[in-house]
Amino acid sequence: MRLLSNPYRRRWIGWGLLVAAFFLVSLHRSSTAVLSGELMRAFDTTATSLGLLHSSFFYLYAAFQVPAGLLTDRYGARATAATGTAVMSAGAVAFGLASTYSVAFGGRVLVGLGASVLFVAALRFCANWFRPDEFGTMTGATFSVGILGGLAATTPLAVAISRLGWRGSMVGLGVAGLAAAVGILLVSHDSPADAGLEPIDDVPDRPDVTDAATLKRYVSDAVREPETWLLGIMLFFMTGIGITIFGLWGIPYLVQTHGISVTEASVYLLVGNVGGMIGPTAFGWLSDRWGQRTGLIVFSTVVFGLTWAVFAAFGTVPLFLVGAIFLFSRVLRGGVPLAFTVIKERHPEGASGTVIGIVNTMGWIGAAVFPVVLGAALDAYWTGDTVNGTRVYTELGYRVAFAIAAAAGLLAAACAILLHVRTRAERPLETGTDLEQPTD
Ligand SMILES: C[C@H](NC(=O)[C@@H](N)CCCCN)C(=O)O
Repeated sequence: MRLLSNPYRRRWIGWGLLVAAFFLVSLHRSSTAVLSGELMRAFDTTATSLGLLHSSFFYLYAAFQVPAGLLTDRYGARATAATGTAVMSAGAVAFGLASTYSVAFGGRVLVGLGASVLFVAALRFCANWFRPDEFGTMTGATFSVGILGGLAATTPLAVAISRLGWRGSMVGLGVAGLAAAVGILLVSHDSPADAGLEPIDDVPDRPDVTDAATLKRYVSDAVREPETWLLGIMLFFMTGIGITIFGLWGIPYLVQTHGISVTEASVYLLVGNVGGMIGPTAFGWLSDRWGQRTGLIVFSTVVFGLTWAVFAAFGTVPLFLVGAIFLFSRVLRGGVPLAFTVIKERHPEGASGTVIGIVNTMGWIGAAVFPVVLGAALDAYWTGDTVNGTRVYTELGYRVAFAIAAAAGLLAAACAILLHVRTRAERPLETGTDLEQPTD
């Protein structure tokens, strides 16, 4: 019981439940790769209908980031996250029990809708329970849990499917999610005061919820600020390219240019994802210690652009280097999630969810756009070769795709540098505790 009545311990339990739900979001989001064979058999789907089942999640997720932010600021992180987790989990149960493609599709739509609120709600919770100079660390740690969820959608999910079947696994995830929703409702209160607890030292008193008229003003303030667009455009390139290479074209590139198996290729992506888990938390922590946000973002975008420039320049990079580059570049890219910290700190606390949702939308639009752009580049250099009906792309095609990724990194770096210059001019940061803007 003392665990729940001590605000310093309670905040970790509240955050733990929210990120457990966010872990499930990431797992569901990436699950179709492992489920694809089972789904084709169960519903006799074509590649197009399977693709629709997969991509609908991303479109819904992107489209609902702004409503998710508004709901979180208007009704609080607890109510929004508990409802979202319950909807996501009910969708997973419906998906697992579906007897037709339409029911499965409906279930997946619910999963995407419910999932869309959790990242924003988890960060809104952190804004009310953690000090401003802890928020960078919490942003990074929340992001890292997202990567872990993506990892769980690979071998662990495949093992679960082999033991429980795909339907049993989906229903199991749904039941786990429903339990998390109940936990969030009971424990993840909007603020220490909302939970009836003493305030936490140096955590300014926050508004738990914001009225609709004030929120409207916050939205118009945010969209009129150039910094919102700089952060959003940067995330458009970074999230878009990252998801496209690590979620789609990375494996075919390694298989087709190095002649290795899919299983072997997936190890290199796994190594990259381990880096992706370490980087955001480490950079968030450093950022809080050094009182530095935008400089670290610049560093990460430059590393990102250079990484893809190496692949564009050399095409077939030796495998040991591929592993090392994937690992280190993902660690060093860990400054990018600080974009959410920066946007939160530029606006009143009552707008945290809304402004985080606005910039996150642009990141996920990138995730919808870049698979098509890089796919078109590969198709343009395709020479007609196929193996077992699958197109085999040329090394030149991959180099052009990586050159596009490098150019995207360059543009992201330009946004980050501009942001850095503008923010330094308006407000130099001296200490880690001097990061807060006045609250509403
Ligand atoms: C912005 C946030 N993204 C993350 O937290 C990433 N860690 C997820 C990466 C997913 C890759 N499978 C979000 O999910 O909104």
